[in-house]
Amino acid sequence: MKRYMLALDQGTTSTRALLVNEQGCIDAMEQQEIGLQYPHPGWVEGDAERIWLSAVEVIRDLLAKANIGAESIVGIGITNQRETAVVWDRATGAPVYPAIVWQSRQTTGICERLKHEGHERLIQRKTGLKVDAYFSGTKIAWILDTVNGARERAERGELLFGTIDSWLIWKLTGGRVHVTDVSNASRTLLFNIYERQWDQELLDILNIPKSMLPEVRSSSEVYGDTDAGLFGRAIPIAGAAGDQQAALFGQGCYDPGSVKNTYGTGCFMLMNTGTEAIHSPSGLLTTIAWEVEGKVEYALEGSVFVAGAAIQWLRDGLGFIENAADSQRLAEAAGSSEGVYVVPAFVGLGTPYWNSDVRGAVFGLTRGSSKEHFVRATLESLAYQAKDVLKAMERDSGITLSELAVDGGAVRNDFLMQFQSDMLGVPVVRPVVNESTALGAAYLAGLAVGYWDNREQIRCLKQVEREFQPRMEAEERQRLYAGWGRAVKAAIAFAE
Ligand SMILES: Nc1ncnc2c1ncn2[C@@H]1O[C@H](COP(=O)(O)OP(=O)(O)O)[C@@H](O)[C@H]1O
Ligand SMILES: O=P(O)(O)OC[C@H](O)CO
Repeated sequence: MKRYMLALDQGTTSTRALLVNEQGCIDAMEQQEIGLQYPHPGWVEGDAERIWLSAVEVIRDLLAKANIGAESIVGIGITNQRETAVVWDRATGAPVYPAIVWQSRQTTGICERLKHEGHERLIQRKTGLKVDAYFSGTKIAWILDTVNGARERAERGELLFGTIDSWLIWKLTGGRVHVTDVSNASRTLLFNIYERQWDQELLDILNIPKSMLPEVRSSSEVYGDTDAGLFGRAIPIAGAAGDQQAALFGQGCYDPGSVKNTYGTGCFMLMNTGTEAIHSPSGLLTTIAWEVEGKVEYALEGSVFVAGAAIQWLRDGLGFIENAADSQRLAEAAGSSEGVYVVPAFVGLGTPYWNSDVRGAVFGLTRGSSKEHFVRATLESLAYQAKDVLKAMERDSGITLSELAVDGGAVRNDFLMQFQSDMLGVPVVRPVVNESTALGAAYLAGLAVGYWDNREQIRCLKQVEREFQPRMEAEERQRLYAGWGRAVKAAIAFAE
């Protein structure tokens, strides 16, 4: 009987289950799209129950598709959209409010208060994060403040909080196990990344009862078994990590200085900094990469809130393309963006600007500007945002990038990858298996159950599909990038 690791990848726009074999190849995959709600400008919410049901359904569908039973699964590795906050009733399992998605801005007011009260430096020093609505802490506080009776129920120990990993593990184990891993905990604004524990001072500042929080565990260990009724037989849940950290692991970025960039809903560039947590003066985040075999390793991260989401907007909001893949054809047909810049700051800007107030903007339109120019400029904005992040990363780490490992849904776009290489002036390396996030989750869980022996063995599994070499003249690169700089500056000025 062939035996697999199962990766469960719960992303912002979809839930996927994948069968990963010993060679690090994906033998089968099932996916379900997840809808989001935008109840007010800048707010982004999801249905936590729907997320849970999608997870069960994709696993069941995957087993059926591969015509195997749960006994063929050695273990499950979970990876997830990070920061998204779910608060639920410990007794009934019912969420008290929709999942507040990482992109959502409804807690900007709480963040302003924290800054006004002078907590910014303390929070940054302990958590490595910025005071921004992006992270879970203010989302939990907002739910407790907003939902009728929630604070009293939380104080009585009746409510639990979890990021999506924690929510899914709790549901998969039939409510028996309430845990999260260090990489997810490090995105909450409540976790001291140096002492590796929930921080009482931060909990007091945000007025969040500690009893709501999950136990923090390593990224690679058996947390518990799935409820036997779910898949016909109990399966060990053997690893968990936030999706960006999992992608770093899946790309084999184990050496300090190695970098990957994931182009999904947002765009997240992480550099492994080994056992050293590097503080960033340039607006990067210091975060926990993972804890494996008793060792915690750190990463520097640049977070871009809107990347592939801008392509979805071209499709669903503007109707300029029928599907995401179309964007490549239109961008190539345009030949150049002809001076058009799209700044997709729909929910503010993350690294390195950290500005919640700025909103999307378009510059440089002429009577001759067409849909093709618009689409091309939107794709180019992903590459410009990645360059903003990389510049900050090179400054803070003192390391000059020699190549960029990429993954995520939007890297299928050859135009984008070529433009990215042109903009950075380094090769962009696309792996054969683009699902680095899922691979990372499978590898973390697989190490815990002995499916793989060590990281060296895993690193050897990676294969390159294509390298994009820079072709653009330096002068042209500088001219285009300078235009982007002016566009962002003007968008920020408009919001002031
Ligand atoms: N060919 C393409 N060109 C540009 N963007 C694409 C392409 N294919 C997918 N995308 C974008 O990639 C995103 C999906 O990537 P994925 O890694 O699945 O995201 P997530 O994990 O955030 O849900 C979507 O936002 C979609 O618009
Ligand atoms: O859903 P993704 O892949 O865009 O990832 C979301 C991030 O984890 C948010 O921090």
